[in-house]
Amino acid sequence: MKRVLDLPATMPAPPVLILVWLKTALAGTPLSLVASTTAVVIVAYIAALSAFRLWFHPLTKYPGPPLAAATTWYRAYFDVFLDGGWVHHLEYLHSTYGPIVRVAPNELHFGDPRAHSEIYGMNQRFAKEPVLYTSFATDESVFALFDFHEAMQRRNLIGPFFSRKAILNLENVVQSKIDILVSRLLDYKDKAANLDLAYRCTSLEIITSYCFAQSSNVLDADGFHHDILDAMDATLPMIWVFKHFPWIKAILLNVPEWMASYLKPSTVGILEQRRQMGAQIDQIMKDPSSLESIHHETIYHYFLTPQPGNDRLPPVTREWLLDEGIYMRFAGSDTVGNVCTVGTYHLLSNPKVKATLLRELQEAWPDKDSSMSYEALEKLPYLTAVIKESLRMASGIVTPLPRVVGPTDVEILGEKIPAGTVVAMGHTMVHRNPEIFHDPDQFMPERWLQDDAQSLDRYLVAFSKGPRSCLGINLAWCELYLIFANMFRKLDFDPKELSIEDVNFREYFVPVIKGHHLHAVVKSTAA
Ligand code: HEM
Repeated sequence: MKRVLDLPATMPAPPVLILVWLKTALAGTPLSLVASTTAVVIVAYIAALSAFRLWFHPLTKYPGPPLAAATTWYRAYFDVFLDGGWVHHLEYLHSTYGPIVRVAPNELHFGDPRAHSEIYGMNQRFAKEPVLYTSFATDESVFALFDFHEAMQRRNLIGPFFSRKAILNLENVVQSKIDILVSRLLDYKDKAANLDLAYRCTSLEIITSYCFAQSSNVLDADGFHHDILDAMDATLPMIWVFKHFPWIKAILLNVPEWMASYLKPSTVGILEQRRQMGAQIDQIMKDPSSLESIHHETIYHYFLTPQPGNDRLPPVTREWLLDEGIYMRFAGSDTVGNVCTVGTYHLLSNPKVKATLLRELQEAWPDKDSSMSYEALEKLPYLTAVIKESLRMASGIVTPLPRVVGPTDVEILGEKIPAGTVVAMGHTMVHRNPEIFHDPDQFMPERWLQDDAQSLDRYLVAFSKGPRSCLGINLAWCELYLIFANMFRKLDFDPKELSIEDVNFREYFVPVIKGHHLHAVVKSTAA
């Protein structure tokens, strides 16, 4: 993996300088002199590095805040200290500095939607940027593999498990969890249900069942408050801590579990998830024939069954399966849950849109007690438009996905970008661009039904694009169709009060809605 271009080869890192200094100075020199001289060396090093980054770095010609060009602490301030505030700041940066902004010493962020396909398109083979992708503590998962070719091998291995054919085979798994959601929500006739948590519980339960043929029992939790969701909420902000302070990650992941839970109590839930998943993996690795007794296929069937063309893959390890499992749970739960919350909020805020959706559903599905297949729902144009508009407003993953340009220089927006540069473009910059999506703040499914609507599809980037785009996209679409259709065909919602706060998010790779959640009193639809 080519290292990110940053330090000039002639500039050794500060620990090396300090060691050299100590070696020569320690012999008989007073400690105070060693300390003060060391401090001077460090300050001089930082000053020299900043000067290099500001005036001599290959990205010097690109505009941006000088502090961002000098140090990654600029970004850290928004990630860690403003608690997931980077994406909100990007809009300001692009309005101030234009379509290409230098957002870190070695990173450019793009604000013009045309750049998206140039960075993430089918023909690009850029590696994922290691600093971010090692911050999830799932280093062995397909998601965290930086190397393009290694990731492609892994995707080939589990791709068939998420193919459209496989999803259609297991559609009943998805539907059965949505049936539970609908019946649980009908308990909320007199009090308001937390729909944000309800959706997250549903998508978590679906992914747990689909991938591992197990239940997380989250849909049974009182008020949809479950320890696993609390653990996920507590873990997500750690991405930024791990990214900017990797030594904290090294400590927490390498000390015994009891100490990690003492140092950071919020890790308890995640450690518990790893334990549960580990027990299933141990059982399967000890006795692979136990897979035969599982009532439907799981990811383990695909990992443990040799596939043609994948004989060069390293042997399957416990750590690999564990990282993959933990990541799948994150990837498959909050992403879908959040799109459902955002879509529901906007439907409830726009009675005309909701009425149009209900009319279409009633016509296509006159007897709501009968079953309705995913394939039939896909043919409904207004429902499809509602889902696309929900994906646009929610944006899927909101943190810009960083890639390392290489192996040669490339052109993006007509500019020659040197190999080794980190480049990214956040989905919100595409989805909120007024030249593509007029009145971007308005929830308008109709925009997806106009004559030129097909040209909009390429700007719907919630699942990203190209070879490293979402591996679970078929499952996600299936869930979204079944959830929106069942919820709005079978249930009526009285939200009492709606506030934009219900969908305001902080950004921890995925959007997380903090504070007040979307609530509604729920009853059955009349017919
Ligand atoms: C609305 C729902 C979803 C959205 C918006 C979404 C979005 C995305 C995006 C934008 C990426 C690219 C991440 C990156 O480049 O770092 C991604 C990757 C991925 N997603 Fe999803 N996702 C969704 C649901 C799911 C589901 C249900 C699964 C099933 C397990 C899943 C599994 C994955 C995996 C394994 C990757 C990594 C692919 C790779 O790195 O090559 N996603 N997703």
